[in-house]
Amino acid sequence: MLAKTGLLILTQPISYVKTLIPKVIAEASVVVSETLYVCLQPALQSQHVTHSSLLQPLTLTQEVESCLASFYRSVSGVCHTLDVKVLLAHICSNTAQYSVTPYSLQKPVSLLLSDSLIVKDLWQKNPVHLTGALKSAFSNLDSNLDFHFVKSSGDGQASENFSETGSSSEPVVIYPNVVLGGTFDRLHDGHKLLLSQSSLLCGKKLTIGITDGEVNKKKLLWELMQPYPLREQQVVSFVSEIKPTITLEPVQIFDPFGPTITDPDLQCLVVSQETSAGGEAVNRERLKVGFPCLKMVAIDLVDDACRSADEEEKISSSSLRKRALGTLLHPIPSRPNLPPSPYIVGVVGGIASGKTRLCSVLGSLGAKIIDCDLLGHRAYVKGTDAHRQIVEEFGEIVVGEDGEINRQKLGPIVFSDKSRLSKLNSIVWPAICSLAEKEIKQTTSGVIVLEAAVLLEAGWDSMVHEVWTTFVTREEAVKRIMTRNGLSQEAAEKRIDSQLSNIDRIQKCNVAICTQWEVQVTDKQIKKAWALLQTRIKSLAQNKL
Ligand SMILES: CC(=O)SCCNC(=O)CCNC(=O)[C@H](O)C(C)(C)COP(=O)(O)OP(=O)(O)OC[C@H]1O[C@@H](n2cnc3c(N)ncnc32)[C@H](O)[C@@H]1OP(=O)(O)O
Repeated sequence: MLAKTGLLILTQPISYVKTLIPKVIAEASVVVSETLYVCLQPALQSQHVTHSSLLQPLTLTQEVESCLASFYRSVSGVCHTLDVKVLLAHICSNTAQYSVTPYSLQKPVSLLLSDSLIVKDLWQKNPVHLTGALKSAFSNLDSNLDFHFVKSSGDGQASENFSETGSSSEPVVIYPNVVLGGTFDRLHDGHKLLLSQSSLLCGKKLTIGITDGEVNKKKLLWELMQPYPLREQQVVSFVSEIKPTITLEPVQIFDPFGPTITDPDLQCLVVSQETSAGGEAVNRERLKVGFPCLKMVAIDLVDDACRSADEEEKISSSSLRKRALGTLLHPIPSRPNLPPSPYIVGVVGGIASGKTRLCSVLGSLGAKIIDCDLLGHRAYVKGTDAHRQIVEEFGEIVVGEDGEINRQKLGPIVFSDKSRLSKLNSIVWPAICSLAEKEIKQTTSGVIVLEAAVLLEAGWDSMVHEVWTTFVTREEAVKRIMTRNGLSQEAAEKRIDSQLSNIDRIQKCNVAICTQWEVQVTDKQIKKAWALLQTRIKSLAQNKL
């Protein structure tokens, strides 16, 4: 029994559940493959369960907060692929005022999981009746709902010593207006904990600042960051599922402060340990304009159990972006004009971004490389039509003593004037294209790599199945061009500016390889990209794409 989505109702005392979370997630991940909604219902343990009492309120205590944190901390170590969402709308400071608000679950739930013998018994006696009752509390339950009894939490016998006592059972203060901020790129368990904790503390309106623009460009591999609308949609969709009872206000922010220094009605700011200094700066700014200080709540960071030696200890979007290098960033377009074999990969990249390294490693892995730069040399040798047109357009000044086009003379002319560059392109690209097509026709199987720096600008993407790009930061490219080509900084920047920007190129490419670091790091990305490519080619052959 493997369900895509499960709803787990845990009925043991919270202090006991907390000790079992890794085991419970491990058990759930055997029967649920994608999404696991978790609903904490300790009240079901002690009282007689009827269908109308299936969603009971739970008082928000420190114990509950820490249990919530344990869920998100445990997931990455146990099963990082499982999307866990702990439901929070029934957790409140005053349970007497609670009225049932059903959860609108976005994924259809096909498996109910519980540690309760009572729920198990209700299921065995009349599953249709129980499903009907659950539907008043949770939308989107599959009509073929199945049941799994969670053994790892032991159904109460071992939990007798775990009644909620002491200071951790004190209720936690809830604030009407809570605010938090972040980049929220590739929503991970650290984000989910921050958003969940903020939602728990929020009684009415949750303001979520989501960074965009220049402030994001300071981040590692910012070019791979998800676009703002997607990041906002992921945040809103997560919070509205776990706590549908609060109003959400996502705000696009272009500095670290956002609405915290313009909205006097905010009361509580939730930060991660890393950003607590930023929280103090917020309060200094609020005092300057006469706003009351925000109560600051700092959340511990979530460790990344999947990290490699060179990655940060905490789960971070930067590590996730680094892991995205070499993987498929954008789906492969359909190319009915191309036969499935040979499979053609276009390689593009800004000047000095490491295309040559990428192609030489791909060559060593078995790809046939067609270097369009070399074809370009052949396209305008003396006697060709392109040679004649270039001389007509640019004059004898670009012709060397041997009668060939002198690239060192032609380069500075075209790279400092876009209209002249496009004139050259209009002469040379058709000639290179027909030479490339001839080379492609000579191969009938395997992988062909068409290395063409400006393939996208030339509109040659229809000639290839997918496009890969290399990239480095602008500063690194300038440094490399100055060293490699002996050009001044100004000339180097002109060459960079005559091409697409990294971000434009990455958005149009299927795979990105960053050659910023040591060669071993580049090679690792290329080998990963090659292995994933083989899988895609296999699926294409089996008509699965
Ligand atoms: C569609 C394609 O990608 S075909 C392959 C690219 N070739 C062309 O577009 C043909 C036109 N270009 C040329 O003839 C030559 O590049 C010249 C004459 C302009 C300059 O020659 P050179 O001084 O020898 O420089 P070189 O050819 O090494 O190019 C330097 C950089 O300019 C870039 N470049 C080349 N052609 C172009 C172009 N048409 N537009 C913008 N940038 C270009 C490349 O990124 C290259 O970087 P790289 O060496 O890291 O790959």
